Formats: sequence, C-alpha cells, structure tokens
Amino acid sequence: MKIERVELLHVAIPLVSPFRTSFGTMTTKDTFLLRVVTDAAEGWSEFAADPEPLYCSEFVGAAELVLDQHLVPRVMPEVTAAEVAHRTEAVKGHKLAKATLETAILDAELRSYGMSIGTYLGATADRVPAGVSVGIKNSIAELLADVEGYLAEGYARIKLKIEPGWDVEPVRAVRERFGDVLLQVDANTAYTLADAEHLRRLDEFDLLLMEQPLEEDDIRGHALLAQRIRTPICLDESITSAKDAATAIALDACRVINIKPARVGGYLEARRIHDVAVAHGIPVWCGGMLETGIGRGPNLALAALPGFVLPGDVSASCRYFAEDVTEPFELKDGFMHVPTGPGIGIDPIPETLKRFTTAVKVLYA
Ligand SMILES: CSCC[C@@H](NC(=O)CCC(=O)O)C(=O)O
Ligand SMILES: [Mg+2]
Repeated sequence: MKIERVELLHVAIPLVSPFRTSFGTMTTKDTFLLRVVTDAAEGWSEFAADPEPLYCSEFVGAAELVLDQHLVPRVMPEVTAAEVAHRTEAVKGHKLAKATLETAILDAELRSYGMSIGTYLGATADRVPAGVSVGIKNSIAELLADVEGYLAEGYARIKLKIEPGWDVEPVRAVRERFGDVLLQVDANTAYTLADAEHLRRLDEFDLLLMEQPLEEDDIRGHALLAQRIRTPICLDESITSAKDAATAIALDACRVINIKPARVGGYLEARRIHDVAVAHGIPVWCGGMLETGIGRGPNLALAALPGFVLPGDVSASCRYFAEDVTEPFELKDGFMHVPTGPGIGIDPIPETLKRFTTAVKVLYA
C-alpha cells in the first residue's frame, strides 16, 4: 500500500478511578493514536505505554520521536504489514512504537481486503472470557469492595497487583471472602530472589499464576524461583519476542505467558509467541495496557486464538473509562465479544476523539 498521510493524535482520557501498581499510580490514559492513510484504506492503532518509562523503557515522548524520525521514514513510500518489522529492524528496541506502526498499517491493509484481524490471525472463538486487573488499594476493605463489584459484573478471573507489603494479606482476604474464584497476582518486577521464601507463602492460596515477580531481564532468577515455589510463574515484561519465549520456556523460567502485542512489536510477533507457547504446552493469555477501544478491539481478536486458554486482562471499557474514544466494549455473562468488522473492527468516534485529543502531529503528508 502507498502511504499518503501519517498523523499522531495525543489523547488524554480520565480513568474512572486511580490504578495503582508497584511502579506507580495512573489517573489518566495519556497516550497517542496513530492514523495511517493509504491509497487503499486508513488504519488506526494506539501506543500502549505512558508518558513516563515506568512499566518499560518506552514512553510517549520517545515513541513519538522514534516514529517520526526513524520508523515512519523506513516504511515510505509503499509497504505491507508483513514488511514493517523487516524494514524497521535496524532500529534497536522500541517494540511498542514499532507495534503502533505495524498495527496501523495492518489495520489499513485488512480493511482494504475487508478482512477482520481475528480472521487474519486465526481466531477460533467469537467471544472470550474476561478477567480483570485490580490495583493496589489503601485498605483491605477497599480491595474487597472492588473485587466484590467485579465479580458481580461477571468477571471470570481476578488479578491482584502486589508489591512488598501488599501481597499475602490482600490475597488471603480475597481467598477467604470469595472462596475458589480464579485468582492470580502481578508484581510488575517488584521482588528479588531474596524474597523467594516470602513469595512461597502465596502457594497456600492456589493461585493460577504469579506474574513477573522479578526484573524483566532476570530469566535465570525466575527459573531459580520456579524451583522454590509451587505457584506457576507467568512472564510479562520479560517476553518481548518469540525468541524470548522460547528461551524462557527452555529454561523453565515460566509456565504461563502473558502476551501483549504492544510489548512484542505487534500482532504478527504476538501470534508467533502464541505458536511457540502452544508447541511447548504453555498456556497463554492476553494482557492489557489500559487500552482505549482502538487497542482493546484487536486484543480481543488475539485472545480468541486457540492457545489463549486462560482469561485475559481485556476487560470492559467501563473498567477504566466512563467514556472512550470508541464505542465501549462490554462484558456479557463474563465474556467479551470479538469484533468482526474489517481490520481492527472498531473506529474512533470523531466527535469524542476530537474532545479527548490534546495535540495532533502530522508525521507525513
Ligand atoms: C499500568 S499497568 C499496565 C501493565 C499491567 N496491566 C494490567 O494489569 C492490566 C491492565 C488492563 O486491564 O488493561 C501488567 O503488567 O499486566
Ligand atoms: Mg503484568
């Protein structure tokens, strides 16, 4: 496809409530959407990280710069989605920025074919079970009230953010109050191997998994920890490619993988990781980055691939947003429906997008 225009729309959407993790507290989804206009169709995507490099090394300002100066020029003037990774591989890192570019081009390409991203990726379900991520709270009582509300909405699985000082007690409280609900935790790299004996205390709660307890580059540490605790280790930040997945699986560093297309450079690599995991009998699930509907839609399609056997973090839009730049994705009987329209299957609502847009930068015209 011939690229005719590329623009980046900064959006700031307030969260319905603060979302606290081991690395900070979010109150607004402050990122950008990428719009790629081609001679065949236009495509949309969103940058999944935040203004500060706290979840990973990438952040909004750097992504805008690397797209403008190093990634978009490399895909000019004509490109297919399959070529984007190859054309940009000389640029080291910046997987989330690359994912944003690849996804917008893939969206345009699929729209021009009239094909949904679910069909393209190999989705085998039209709805997927939804889990929900629950932040660190000011009190156990507040946590229990939140979890009660999510369970009442029908969420199939609860994920609790943990950090040193907020781990065993909140997990115990949820287990004691809500019985054998599907329950897992996510530490976002907040612990070290020295915490192994403490983390082993979580084994009594029959958790589905413990997500990313150690630093993202500590594959060996996760393999050693896995020998000392019973709870299956799930990697998130550590897995940025199919190669990482193969290494982590081969070293027994994880028994589950959280796949986020943004973290691994896009949906094409996400599918490769799915395939590697399935080949090794490793269950995967689709993670989340508090995406707007522009990211939430295609994530639901990915979550419908056969190896995504665990509920993911693709919750209803209202979990985070009172109003989104797209029509809301809603929870129905604990499931989220996979969009079936062409491309990512969802479009920004022009008037709402305008209202939430804080800046527009034309990268190519
Ligand atoms: C600001 S936290 C973003 C990363 C985090 N994501 C979630 O906890 C799920 C967020 C969501 O529901 O989209 C993770 O490490 O898995
Ligand atoms: Mg995580």
